[in-house]
Amino acid sequence: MEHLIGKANTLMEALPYIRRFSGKTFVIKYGGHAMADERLKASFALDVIMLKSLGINAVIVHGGGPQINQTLKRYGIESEFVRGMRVTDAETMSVVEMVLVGQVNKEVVGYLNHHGGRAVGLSGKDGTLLLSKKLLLEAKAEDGSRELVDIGYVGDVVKVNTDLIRTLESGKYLPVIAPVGVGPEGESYNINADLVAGRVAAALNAEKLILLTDIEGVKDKNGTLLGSIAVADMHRLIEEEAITGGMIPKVVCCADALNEGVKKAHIIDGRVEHAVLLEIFTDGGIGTEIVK
Ligand SMILES: Nc1ncnc2c1ncn2[C@@H]1O[C@H](COP(=O)(O)OP(=O)(O)O)[C@@H](O)[C@H]1O
Ligand SMILES: CC(=O)N[C@@H](CCC(=O)OP(=O)(O)O)C(=O)O
Repeated sequence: MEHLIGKANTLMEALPYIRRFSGKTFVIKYGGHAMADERLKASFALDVIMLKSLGINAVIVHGGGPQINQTLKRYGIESEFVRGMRVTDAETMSVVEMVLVGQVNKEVVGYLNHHGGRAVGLSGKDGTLLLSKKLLLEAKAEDGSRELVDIGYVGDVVKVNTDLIRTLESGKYLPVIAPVGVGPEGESYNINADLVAGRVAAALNAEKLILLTDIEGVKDKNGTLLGSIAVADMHRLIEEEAITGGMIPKVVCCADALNEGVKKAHIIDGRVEHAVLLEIFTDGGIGTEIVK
């Protein structure tokens, strides 16, 4: 914690934030890269438990892209991405569900509880938490026109069962959500975890959406970190291909969440110890804020 104490406000200075945020909901997307080592896992767990103890309703949505890659590789299954989304056939879908729900979700719940939390792991199928539908991805065709691309069992969230989340919260439990959705026929969908976090934040009318990733924040073409980006500039940065790959769903879901009433959206570096507390309890925060 020395690292944090050096940079953060004293407890007295943090009091206004604590008063402002107590009782509010923060949705935190915990990316697969931010789970890189034991030190980071412990620091994340302590941050989240601290938020809960201050009366903040933290809801965790985790990723697990690198963990899925590892398992697919072991099985000799190739995988490709379009605009940051994994093309998911039936075989890939079963590996995705096994890794996200069976492995990563239980691991995250395990270390949150080991550090004193009351985490409960859920996939989008539990209590139909994430009712979903197939996502058709808008992408640029070779001739420059826009086309809708079918990338298999990749979904978008249609409805979030907020009652289930509120019920857990009222019992002081901490929901930890794996980004696997369920369709009307009971079929599974692989959903980008940033997208799930944005939809969950909007459904809960959250105060903050925080995406933890593996880079300092959003950068421009020269590699300069942008402290904030307006939604209009974000579209330009995507057009100019300054924002590419996995950063596209992040910025887009932040913008969508803001449009749907979430108060603030941040993309921060999950490789930094206590990144969550640094964002919330320091005046300037860290990383990139997406603003309307
Ligand atoms: N403009 C940009 N600023 C920062 N990172 C970017 C940008 N455009 C693309 N990226 C890439 O997006 C990556 C983060 O997306 P991704 O790997 O999907 O993260 P996560 O696993 O945390 O969801 C960064 O590591 C970086 O390589
Ligand atoms: C459709 C899609 O791309 N789903 C993601 C789900 C996991 C995820 O989003 O994990 P990170 O946040 O760690 O990248 C995937 O298959 O990798």
